[in-house]
This record gives sequence, structure tokens and C-alpha cells, in this order.
Amino acid sequence: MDSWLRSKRLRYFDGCTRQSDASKHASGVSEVVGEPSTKKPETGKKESERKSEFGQSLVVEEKMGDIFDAPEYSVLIHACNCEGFWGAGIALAFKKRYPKAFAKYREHCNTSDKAILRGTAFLIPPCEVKGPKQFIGCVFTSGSIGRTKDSPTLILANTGPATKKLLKQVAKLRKTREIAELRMCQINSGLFNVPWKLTHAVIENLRVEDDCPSTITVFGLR
Ligand SMILES: Nc1ncnc2c1ncn2[C@@H]1O[C@H](COP(=O)(O)OP(=O)(O)OC[C@H]2O[C@H](OP(=O)(O)O)[C@H](O)[C@@H]2O)[C@@H](O)[C@H]1O
Repeated sequence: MDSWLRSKRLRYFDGCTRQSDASKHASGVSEVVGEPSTKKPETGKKESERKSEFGQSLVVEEKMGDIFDAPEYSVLIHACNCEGFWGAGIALAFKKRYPKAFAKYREHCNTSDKAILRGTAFLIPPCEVKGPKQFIGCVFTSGSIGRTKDSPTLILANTGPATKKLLKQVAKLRKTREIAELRMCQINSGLFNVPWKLTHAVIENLRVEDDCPSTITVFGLR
């Protein structure tokens, strides 16, 4: 693809920072993200080379394995609805492992304006009395669940802004807390029914501010 056109498209993604933007432009997103990324992973580049006056590109590293098998004080990221349910899939596994974090997530949903939750993020500090101490990173990629979940187009439009906001929250946290790893599951690819390669393309095309983590490791079971 013509590099100028490609850079315009990437800028379009990064520009969707509010739900209203995401909704407004959602119809154009599937065309962009439906195209498999031709961009080579930039893992070979030095961090300084990936940085520019516009921030840095995000590197997505993929590994096979269990997201929960992480060192303590890692950030574990998963996709959430805005209704306050972790009722199935990996969310249910989070709820069982981290019930107090679930209570914080539910309270956040219940006390927030649902109209603006989509495309945002919520970082929950370790709060369990028992079990491993982990930060839980919630990215709100769909308003609801089941048959009323958002369309794949809208979920993808929410994913970029939500991930960027989470990384910004991690950047702030890193100033005062030690963080071991940043782990994400293959968000949106199960119950939200969005092929992982489309979400992957959105995330790896993000540009983040220089103080944000520059690498996300995605753990998949297949
Ligand atoms: N231990 C593990 N380590 C690594 N990867 C693991 C894993 N266990 C499962 N996976 C994979 O993790 C991906 C996500 O798959 P999921 O279907 O769960 O999540 P999603 O992001 O599509 O959808 C979110 C909504 O699902 C929920 O349920 P409710 O809507 O509440 O009913 C929420 O509340 C949200 O709303 C799939 O690739 C799984 O193979």
C-alpha cells in the first residue's frame, strides 16, 4: 500500500479517542482493519528508533501460554463490557481469581455514565487478600454482551482508544509502582466474536506517548 495512504489511515485510528468519534467513523473501520497488516513487527528496532515527535509505535509480541501464569505485580489485560458483568469466558476466570477486583470493576460500571465508558479503560490495583497480587487492566471494547454486544466494527473502533488509555494509566502508575509484565489475552476473539488478527492489527498500529510502555505481550492458548 502507498505509504502516504497508510500513514493517513494509521492517523485516523489514533484519532479515534472518544466514543463519539469511534461511533461516527465506525462504518469506515472494518475496511481499514479488515486488511491484514503488512507492517513488519518493529521488535528489531531500538527503542530510540521507534520514538519520534509523534510518540512511539507499539510492539505486539505474541506467545503461547496462560495469561494468569504471570509474575506478581504484572498487568493482566482483558476486554470488558460496560454492564458490570464478568460472566463468561476469560472474564469469568478473572472473576473467580480476583473477586475483589471484579467488585471494583462492577462499581466502576455502576457509577459511570455508560454512554462514555466504551473506548475507555480501568486499571485496578492488586486488592485480593489471598492469591497472586496482579493489576487488572480492563479495556471497555463493547457496551454490552451476548446478542446486544456491539458490532465487530464498533468493538474494533473502541479497542484502539481503550488500549491507549490503559497504557497511559500504566505510564502514570509506573512512576510510583514497580510493574513486572504487561500481558494481554487475545481480546475480543472469543465471546465478542472478532477475529484476533483484526484486533491485532488495531493494536500494533497504535502510536503511544513516549512515557507509555512500548510493548504488549499477548498470551494465547492457540
Ligand atoms: N488463561 C488464558 N490465557 C490466555 N488466553 C486465554 C485464557 N483463557 C481464555 N483465553 C482466551 O482469551 C480470549 C478472549 O476470549 P473471551 O471469549 O473470554 O473474551 P472476549 O474478549 O472475546 O469477550 C469479552 C467478553 O466476554 C466476557 O463474558 P460476558 O460477556 O460477561 O458473558 C466478558 O465479560 C466480556 O464481556 C480467547 O482467545 C480465549 O481463548
